[in-house]
Amino acid sequence: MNQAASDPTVQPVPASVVEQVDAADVTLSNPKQAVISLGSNLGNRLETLQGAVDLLEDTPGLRVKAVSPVYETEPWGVEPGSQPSYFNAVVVVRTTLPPSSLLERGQAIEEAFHRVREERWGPRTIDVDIVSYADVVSDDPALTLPHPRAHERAFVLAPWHDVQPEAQLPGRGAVAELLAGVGDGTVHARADLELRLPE
Ligand SMILES: Nc1ncnc2c1ncn2[C@@H]1O[C@H](COP(=O)(O)OP(=O)(O)OP(=O)(O)O)[C@@H](O)[C@H]1O
Ligand SMILES: Nc1nc2c(c(=O)[nH]1)N=C(CO)CN2
Repeated sequence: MNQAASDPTVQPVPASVVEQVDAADVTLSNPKQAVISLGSNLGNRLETLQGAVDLLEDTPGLRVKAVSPVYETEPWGVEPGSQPSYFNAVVVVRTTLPPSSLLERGQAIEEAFHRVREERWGPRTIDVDIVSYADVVSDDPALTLPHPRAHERAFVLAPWHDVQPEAQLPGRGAVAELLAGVGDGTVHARADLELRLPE
């Protein structure tokens, strides 16, 4: 029975609040897939990437489902030879965190590795980018989804393709086709190195 109808002192819950609570319930009970790109070109690059994978797995409401091979990649977006090469990898997770909380967690992980922001695309101990979050498309500058440059980055597409050959980048198309478009000449798999999927 409708309580408000029987008890005039109980105010009805506004529809907008009901909508918000319902949306939160759906998020909590319905984990979403997110794809995260990790990159490092300063310090012990492999150890840092592994540390980031471990911190992701330690995140409440997040499970790491797949960790890609490690790629050594030419720095993208800067003068050739001006920076050390990167190690890159992609991690596929399932999470009940909303996109904004996932971004915050990524930024906290960057801070844990003392990432310093100096110049655009400058060298860094660790970069944690949200490549995609379910099929969400958003042009919010604080969190653009999918990542606005993912479709043109072999260092994202190649490792992602390894773990999910059928993957689609929302609004951009098949990862396999995007990778074929950009080519894989600037990235090479380091078969001698491996990131562990946390136990
Ligand atoms: N999908 C996304 N993933 C991570 N950060 C994002 C995303 N979309 C927007 N941002 C915003 O971009 C800002 C700058 O991020 P960051 O310093 O990591 O850029 P960058 O790694 O140097 O360059 P790029 O964005 O080209 O990878 C962040 O503070 C964040 O708010
Ligand atoms: N190879 C490579 N190049 C980059 C990378 C990266 O992770 N790998 N990250 C950047 C800023 O996100 C800029 N350039």
